[in-house]
Amino acid sequence: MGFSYRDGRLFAEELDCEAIAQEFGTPCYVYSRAAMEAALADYHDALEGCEHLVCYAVKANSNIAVLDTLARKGAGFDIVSLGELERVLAAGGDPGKVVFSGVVKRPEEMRRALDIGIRCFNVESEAELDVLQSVAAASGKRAPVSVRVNPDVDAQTHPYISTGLRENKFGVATDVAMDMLRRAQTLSHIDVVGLDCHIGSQLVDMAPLLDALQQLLNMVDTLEAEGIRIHHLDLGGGVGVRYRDEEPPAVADYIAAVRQALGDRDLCLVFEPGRSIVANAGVLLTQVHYTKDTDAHSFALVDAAMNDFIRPALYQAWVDIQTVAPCDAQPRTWNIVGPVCETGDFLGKDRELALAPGSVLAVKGAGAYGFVMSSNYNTRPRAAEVMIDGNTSCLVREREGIDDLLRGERRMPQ
Ligand SMILES: Cc1ncc(COP(=O)(O)O)c(C=O)c1O
Ligand SMILES: N[C@@H](CCCC[NH3+])C(=O)O
Repeated sequence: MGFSYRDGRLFAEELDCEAIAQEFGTPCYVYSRAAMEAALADYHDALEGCEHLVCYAVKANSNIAVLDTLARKGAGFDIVSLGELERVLAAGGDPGKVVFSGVVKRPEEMRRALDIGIRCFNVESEAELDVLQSVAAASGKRAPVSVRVNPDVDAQTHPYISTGLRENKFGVATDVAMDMLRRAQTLSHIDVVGLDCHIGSQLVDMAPLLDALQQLLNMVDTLEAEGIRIHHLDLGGGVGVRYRDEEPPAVADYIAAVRQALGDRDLCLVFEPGRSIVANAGVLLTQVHYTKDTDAHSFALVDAAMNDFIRPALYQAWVDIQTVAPCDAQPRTWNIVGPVCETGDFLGKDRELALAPGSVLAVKGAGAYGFVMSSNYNTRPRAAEVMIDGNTSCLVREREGIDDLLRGERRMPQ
């Protein structure tokens, strides 16, 4: 849903992507509103009849139009910074549906989150719990708390985005979490409400997720026996997506397995999906400016670079790249590279494509961890973002200009 080919031309919902590129310029991120709504609905549908909250992980794509789209469909939000919190509020999100993750929450971030009344702080260390208690006491508020458990399971994903192993910085070991919860129960300005874990992103195997869940359920049962009632279980991010030939579990299957494991326990289920909501609801459009043949490779030199989309350079991630319209040229094998002065600046290697200077390419699966990870490296302006709804397009973030690039800098006075 969202992006489809008609007679060899790529459409974003009802609009032709080549025309979108002409209107808004390249590089340009294009999002399908219907595709992200449908992906969120997969979670809501699978959770029907069970108390739940789907907190979209803002870090995956934090454009206000994206947050607004999801908030209107009942999403809550998983945030990791004050900036993300302010984005949620600017987008009209409900603070009562916000969970706050992250290993370094600063006191001022806690204070603001307490003031507006977020749903829960996912506390990741004993030291953080103590700071939260004192910030809450000073504000005359009680902080709702969940402890993030590090279950030491191998999520079988890229090591940079695996978060539930003992050696990772995230959460606390199960025994530490138990002690923290017992202590939290005695603190004057803390309310224990949940347990959470997030073992990593782009998960294509359900087994580690269910392994972690079982550990959480064992903890819930032990705590219950001690008179400490856990109200919600937050299982962190969502399932992985298909970029090439991966076979991630369907959302419905994953949630059915979770519900089965839950049995008749009276727990609210919270999920924090990011990638599976927005990855395939977005593409990055880029234009070929030049082609160049060397002894080793044929290069298609495009106007998007690692500063616009860093996943290939950072994780050696493979993403599909296609032309948005037929081209008369003979298909050849191309390395698709950008203008940044690094050999690591590539979007894709060894791609069989019929293209020529002027061709517009679509980098697929770019809706998640795309624009949000972009930078101004090489003093390049960040790309425009466009949201499509049926046959309507809306520029939801302007392309940066030279003023944006120089903002806040100054020369020393002598
Ligand atoms: C705490 C937390 N929750 C949720 C997510 C979203 O994960 P995903 O995009 O894989 O659904 C992340 C990112 O991995 C995360 O760090
Ligand atoms: N940025 C990563 C995902 C990070 C998940 C954050 N916990 C990616 O593009 O795959």
